Amino acid sequence: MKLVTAESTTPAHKRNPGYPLDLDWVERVRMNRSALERRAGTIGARRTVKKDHQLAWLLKAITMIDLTTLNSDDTPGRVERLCAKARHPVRQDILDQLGMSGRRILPGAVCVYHSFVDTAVRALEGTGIPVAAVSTGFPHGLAPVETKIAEIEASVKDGAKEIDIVIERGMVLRGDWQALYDQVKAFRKACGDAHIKTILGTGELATQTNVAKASLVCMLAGADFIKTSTGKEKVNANLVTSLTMIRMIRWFAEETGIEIGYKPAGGIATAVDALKYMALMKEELGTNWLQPHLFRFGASSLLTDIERQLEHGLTGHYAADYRQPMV
Ligand SMILES: O=C[C@H](O)COP(=O)(O)O
Repeated sequence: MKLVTAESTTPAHKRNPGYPLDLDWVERVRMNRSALERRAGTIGARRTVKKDHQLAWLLKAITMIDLTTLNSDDTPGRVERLCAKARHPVRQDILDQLGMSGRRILPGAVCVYHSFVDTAVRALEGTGIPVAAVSTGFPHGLAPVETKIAEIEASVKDGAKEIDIVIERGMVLRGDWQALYDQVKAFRKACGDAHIKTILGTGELATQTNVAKASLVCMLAGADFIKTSTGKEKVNANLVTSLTMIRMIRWFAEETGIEIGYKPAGGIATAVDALKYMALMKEELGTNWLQPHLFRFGASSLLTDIERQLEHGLTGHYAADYRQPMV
């Protein structure tokens, strides 16, 4: 399996230019929750990833993690430790045993609050790992629009290459697609060359049809990625919602030829979970989407479990937790 690292990300990928808001298209969108649940229940039941390939898939998963710390007690020291982990996500002895010693395996990005963007940019200098900033009044998204735009601009100025904005869930619940479109379009403009991920807060959108419509409106407004959750909602990423969102990505690609990225986030903490999401992407969108410019996990603890599973796959036993410290 060809591993994609930060050195080779974002190949000749056509960025979403944004499209006019097509309300007829939005109105046509319908999702059937029970059909989605039935389909989601089949993921992982069949062996999409053969046992022999699992370690390669787990290494690949690492290249698609947005290594995240989003705690109210974050400090520059914690962010620096996270960045040190990002520089060396897998212990050297594990890489050696996997025959991967010469390869650079790095996470997709390091994701932090705005206050820590400059710290992370400095700590990651020379690695090519981008810094992602959560923005626009994360996690609720309820600040005045001018404040949100200023926050995006400040993070871009400090060196963030990716901006994870949150949408106002109320716009979706009211069906005010025009307001949602206008706001996301303004955010995209403020991002400039930085890529924009739009967090829907899916656990608060009431129906799968709402999730699907919100996904479409964000993509029409110019989103580079659609992302499920902030990690702070009661219900975060899951396979049913993922199915809804990636089917909208597929539909959008069929209509426009533009490939939008997908980022499930919140509560994805085990290698088994990661493999299920990767299987879902492969089965619904194809292996092309399993690259860091089209797929990310938003996760704070996933890497720890992946490292444990890599070691277990090699040695048959688990390492003590202290051998894989995070931050
Ligand atoms: O966007 C990332 C999430 O906030 C991470 O959530 P987590 O801490 O449940 O992995």
